[in-house]
Amino acid sequence: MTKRIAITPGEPAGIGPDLVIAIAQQEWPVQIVVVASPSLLMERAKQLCLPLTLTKYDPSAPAKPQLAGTLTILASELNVPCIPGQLNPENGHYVVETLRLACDGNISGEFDAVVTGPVHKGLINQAGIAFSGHTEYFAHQANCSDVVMMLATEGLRVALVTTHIPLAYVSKAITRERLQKVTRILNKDLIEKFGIKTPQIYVCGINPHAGEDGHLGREEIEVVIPALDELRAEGINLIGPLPADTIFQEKYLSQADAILTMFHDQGLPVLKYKGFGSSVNITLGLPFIRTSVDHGTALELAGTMNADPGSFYQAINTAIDLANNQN
Ligand SMILES: NC(=O)C1=CN([C@@H]2O[C@H](COP(=O)(O)OP(=O)(O)OC[C@H]3O[C@@H](n4cnc5c(N)ncnc54)[C@H](O)[C@@H]3O)[C@@H](O)[C@H]2O)C=CC1
Ligand SMILES: NCC(=O)COP(=O)(O)O
Repeated sequence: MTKRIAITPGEPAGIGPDLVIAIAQQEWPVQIVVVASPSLLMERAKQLCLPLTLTKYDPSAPAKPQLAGTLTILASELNVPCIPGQLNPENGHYVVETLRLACDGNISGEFDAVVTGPVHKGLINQAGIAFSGHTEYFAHQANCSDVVMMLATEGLRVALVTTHIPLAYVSKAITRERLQKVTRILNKDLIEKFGIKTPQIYVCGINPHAGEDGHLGREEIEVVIPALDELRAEGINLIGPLPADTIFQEKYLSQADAILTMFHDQGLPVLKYKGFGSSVNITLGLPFIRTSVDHGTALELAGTMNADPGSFYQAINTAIDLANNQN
């Protein structure tokens, strides 16, 4: 049966709409349902001089592969007209509404996955909606207390114990319970979603030199090592904690199915240095498939034809693979 993938372009003033129009120039083996403002997409396509035909989404019609130059549209209207590159907090509610529609359709089983374009987290907060990221938003909507952010590029998967929180809160947020929940979700999804029989997970320390035996921080001794030992007793294959500054070398990477990092800017700069533009962000532990781009809104590139759609292709292709693997 043909799969149906929901796509949210994200911030209307950013490059999300451009990326959606770029990927619509080819045919797809799945139905692509874009949750967005039709006028936004048509205006941006005109600006980019790219052909685009929108067909209204009909949930009762069987899903059909998407033809080149077309998109299926689940309409959600902007609050105010959008000027590429210019943020307008009045459209914050529009952005979150597109996420809600896509999320609901995934929870109900109407869609087989959701692929998200970049949102501007600050703008959504300016609009009066507390929002730290799609990962946390979808977890909340799906009633999931624990999900895991993992980014992947050729030869490297990086998962995070904590996501969008200030650095000052990181140490307290890494409890034995959180670390164990994240590791179990990562291990389970590497097996079930990625077909790795016995995943080998390499784990970073929190402190420089993984704490240097307690001389540079005690979190490894008090939290990380006991948590990992208990997980090993459950049969999870873990190496570490290793110092984060030396873990990303071929000797370890060639053996690792994923590197578990403790906070956002411990793991993601390395991942993006290796594969910015061709990486995918995957939320593990949700009751549905969600993938995303590895970059942000790049406001200055909106409407210019200079946005690289590489990561967006990667996100859609990964979502299709994961949806097909579910059968
Ligand atoms: N998945 C999401 O929703 C994400 C959203 N963001 C949001 O994006 C906003 C801007 O964040 P920044 O840190 O400036 O990151 P950014 O990724 O938007 O831009 C960083 C640099 O990379 C370039 N760039 C980004 N994507 C590109 C593409 N596809 N093709 C060519 N060049 C590209 C930009 O022009 C800029 O020079 C923030 O509000 C942040 O919250 C950031 C990361 C992920
Ligand atoms: N740096 C990754 C990022 O910010 C993406 O977060 P999310 O919006 O996918 O939760």
